[in-house]
Amino acid sequence: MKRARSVALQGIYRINEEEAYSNLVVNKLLQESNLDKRDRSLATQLIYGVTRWRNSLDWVINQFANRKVKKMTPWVRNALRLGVYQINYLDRIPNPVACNETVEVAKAHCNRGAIKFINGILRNIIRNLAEITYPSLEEDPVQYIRYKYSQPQWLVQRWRKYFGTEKTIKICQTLNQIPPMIIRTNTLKLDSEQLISKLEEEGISAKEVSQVKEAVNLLDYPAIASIDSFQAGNFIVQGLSSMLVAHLLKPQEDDLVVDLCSAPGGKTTHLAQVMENRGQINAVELHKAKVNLIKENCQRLGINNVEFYCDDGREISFTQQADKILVDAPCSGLGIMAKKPEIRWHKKPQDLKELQQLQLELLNNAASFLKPGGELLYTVCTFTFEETEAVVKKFMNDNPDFSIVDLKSQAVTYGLEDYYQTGYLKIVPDTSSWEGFFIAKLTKE
Ligand SMILES: C[S@@+](CC[C@H](N)C(=O)[O-])C[C@H]1O[C@@H](n2cnc3c(N)ncnc32)[C@H](O)[C@@H]1O
Repeated sequence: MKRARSVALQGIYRINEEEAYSNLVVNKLLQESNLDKRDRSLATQLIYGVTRWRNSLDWVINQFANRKVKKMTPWVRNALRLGVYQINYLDRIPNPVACNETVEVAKAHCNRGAIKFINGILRNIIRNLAEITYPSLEEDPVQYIRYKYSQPQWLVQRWRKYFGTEKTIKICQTLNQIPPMIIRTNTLKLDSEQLISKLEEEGISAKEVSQVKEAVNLLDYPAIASIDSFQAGNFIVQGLSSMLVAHLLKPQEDDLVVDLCSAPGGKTTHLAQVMENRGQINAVELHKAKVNLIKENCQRLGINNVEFYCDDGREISFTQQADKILVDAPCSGLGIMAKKPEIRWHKKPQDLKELQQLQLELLNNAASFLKPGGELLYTVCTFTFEETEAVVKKFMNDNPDFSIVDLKSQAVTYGLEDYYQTGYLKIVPDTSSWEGFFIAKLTKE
């Protein structure tokens, strides 16, 4: 178990101090560390848990330390976060064990004085657990939500402005839940029922998801890449909201489709499934290494109607006009914070304007090679006004030959009526099954 905490401390340090991505850090550290199943699971839980609850942990530490978390050296503050997370959130770990083991792994990174400091604060917190208080909801709702639900102040302020206090708390609660592991069946090979049987034969329990027919929920599973069915191309990991995209764009079997922001290919491969591996998809991606991820996914899933383009979606042009275009643009990603908890700490309010500019440039370029009568789907896995409605409004102003295709009936089909807004779908993550997402469908007259 000591090695699990040592791996976790390194992961937490990289995410908090070097702005690394949680999923990449976890994958890399687990690959390098050779931990057994129990330790892998503990290290993963510690890394995601500390990342998710960072503000709440810092709030507690600040009540007991004579120096603010911000002023501590990076290894000290992250070791303290690791210790307090186990004490406050993991009932199965006895508090003295949480303290001793954290101090032990911190020794690799901290001097004797710092170790004494960490040990003293953790013991003090354990002795005074009942004394921990949070700001008052009535007197200062922003600070209460910020520290109780571990979100940055700017997000709490903006969510309260748009949604009010009650809904903001619901959003925070949803985004702090551990998300279910949802996979998409490769319907070119089998259906969900057959996939579930195959997984059961491999000792993995899984169940159907009522909202989307190809979605399956893995209940108890090892590392995804080690599952035989994964290697055989029977499924790909994909969230439920992302699965709406191919169904809403609905390409025909002989269509020419352009996916302008394709990597790692989750939606490209779904479009290929809907097209029965026929027609043609031009998959565009800016980064070369990421183009390889799309290729690997297509190969594994047995998809061969995709042409790959390593290019800038703001500039690329095609001689043949497309029937359908998907612009699944880079975005703030706030809707998928449950899966990637570090997003809340890494994204800043000033990023939104820049992202909006990029999203508009991608859409404007897409407009130039869409057939008259063709359809363009704009999607982002976030729910900020700047990246959703504002982008569509600005785009429509600049492109008067485009109109919105109403998604009301699709909203009803998927039980998403509450998230239907004047033509498009804006899924605010206030329930656990759908990630936060925005989808608008536009057509060229
Ligand atoms: C939201 S992700 C796409 C996810 C993908 N559609 C899927 O379902 O797997 C956005 C992608 O756009 C890429 N990207 C960023 N800027 C781009 C640009 N100017 N042109 C093309 N791709 C870009 C990013 O590298 C990233 O892979």
